Amino acid sequence: MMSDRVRVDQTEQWRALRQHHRELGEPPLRELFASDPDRGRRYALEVGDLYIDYSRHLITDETLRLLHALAEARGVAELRDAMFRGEKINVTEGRAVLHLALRSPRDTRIEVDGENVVPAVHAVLDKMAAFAERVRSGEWKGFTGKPIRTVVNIGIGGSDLGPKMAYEALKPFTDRSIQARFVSNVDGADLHENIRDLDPAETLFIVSSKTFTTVETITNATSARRWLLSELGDESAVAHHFVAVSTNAEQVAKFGIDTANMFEFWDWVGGRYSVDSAIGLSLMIAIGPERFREFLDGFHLIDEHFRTAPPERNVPLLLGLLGIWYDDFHDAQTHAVLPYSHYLSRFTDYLQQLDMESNGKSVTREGEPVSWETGPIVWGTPGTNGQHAYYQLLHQGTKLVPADLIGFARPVEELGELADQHDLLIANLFAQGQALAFGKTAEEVAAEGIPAAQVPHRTFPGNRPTTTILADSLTPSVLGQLIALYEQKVFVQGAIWDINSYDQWGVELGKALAKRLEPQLTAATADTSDLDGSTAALVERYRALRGR
Ligand SMILES: O=P(O)(O)OC[C@H]1O[C@H](O)[C@H](O)[C@@H](O)[C@@H]1O
Repeated sequence: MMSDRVRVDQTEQWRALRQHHRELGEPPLRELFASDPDRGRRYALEVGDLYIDYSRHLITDETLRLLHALAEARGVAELRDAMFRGEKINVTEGRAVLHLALRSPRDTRIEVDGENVVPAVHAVLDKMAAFAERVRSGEWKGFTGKPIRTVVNIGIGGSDLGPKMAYEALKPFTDRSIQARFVSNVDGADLHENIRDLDPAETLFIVSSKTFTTVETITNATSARRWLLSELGDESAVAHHFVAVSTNAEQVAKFGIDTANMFEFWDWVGGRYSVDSAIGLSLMIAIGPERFREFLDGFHLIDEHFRTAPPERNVPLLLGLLGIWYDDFHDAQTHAVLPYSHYLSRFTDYLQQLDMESNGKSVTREGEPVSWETGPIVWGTPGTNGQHAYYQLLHQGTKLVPADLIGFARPVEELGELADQHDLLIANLFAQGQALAFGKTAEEVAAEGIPAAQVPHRTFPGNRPTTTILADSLTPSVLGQLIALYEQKVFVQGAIWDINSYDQWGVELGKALAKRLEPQLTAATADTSDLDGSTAALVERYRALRGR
């Protein structure tokens, strides 16, 4: 599948990048811009509604040439094509990776084991649309005959973060008469705070779980059902107030949800890639089927771009390569995503799972330890808030933190007069990119009459790389484009690092240990002699605090 099996850090392309990094160091962005006045326009790309400025990176044409040579040598395009063909590139689980089929037009053909999966995708989308319309119109009634006013999605990880993020992002497109809420944490406080003011007769629970075995989700769903029954008092109420989204019909039935009210997806959709599957049902109810289709079309636009655009204009490829440049050659440990949009307040949380669960790996696809850096720590919160908190470190700290700055030209219409604040928001976005890149020299500081003793403290070294992503407005399609851009970026990086981006075995150990520990917390007599000293002491302290 890959063009060669040589370890990536042993390839001539990797060595050439090392050498290039040694020679280039951290080229001063001030000089790069001075010597190429056109750089700001030359190092910019457009795809769909997105304008991507990558001119403020510590790169030259030669850097890009070498990075693209690495991608070519590692067979990124071949692996991409294998993914699009439905081959089982998730090698450790023997699965295809086909979230891209979820957003394919009706007439596409994508086969898994000789079967075209696109008709099934559209059958589920149609079923979701019919259901969403019934809920939105009030035709779907609760047990006592009232229409639904609140939809509560119960899920965690990929069955929570996507719809929660997208619901926040697309709030202006939602039917404000129906609210969506999201419950994920096994801490009972999450469910409590989300249902305490609700009328069960007007509440619909969507139990979302790919496996339908995730302990948090099943626990919360069981508690939600108990609450509903204690209020409505009749077992037959459940069918009016609970639907499921899952790949596991058997477990759904076992839980007591009629599989007629189940919305299906498939094992070739990873949890963190599932917001555009039936996992998006709460979002579809909120924004309506047409807007949801626009959302999917946004993803599809990027998929097609990724599949067909030449390397030098291929945005996900470029973003993936830039990440590798910092991660592996500049020793950057983290990557900040800083959206200048309050509606994207959950976007970085979402990307944390997408990126860190995909590429937080340290063995290759063949199971050999890597000797290069893989996925970065992804973090960030919306601007301008972060500016008054941690940007200090971005500007003057000792760490290199490459960042994405994301903004939209047009404020949402319903802001009315508040839209006047938008220029100030965007001025901040642009200013931060400027300050991070070009800094402020000691001479410039001194020239302002700053006392000499303060000059070093008030100097900004600059040369902190950023990508700026600008779009007209945050529509469903634009959100889909943004998500797909990061999905495919993550793919590119996984392909180059030679890791499997589509499994997540690293989450299993903690789950298994928690299952074993729970009974030891409750029974004072439970034997703790099998535990390590630290855990045993914590368990004892906990029991004492709980009077057990
Ligand atoms: O959808 P579920 O099967 O309930 O899984 C929910 C989440 O939990 C797992 O532990 C994985 O780490 C995630 O990738 C997944 O999205």
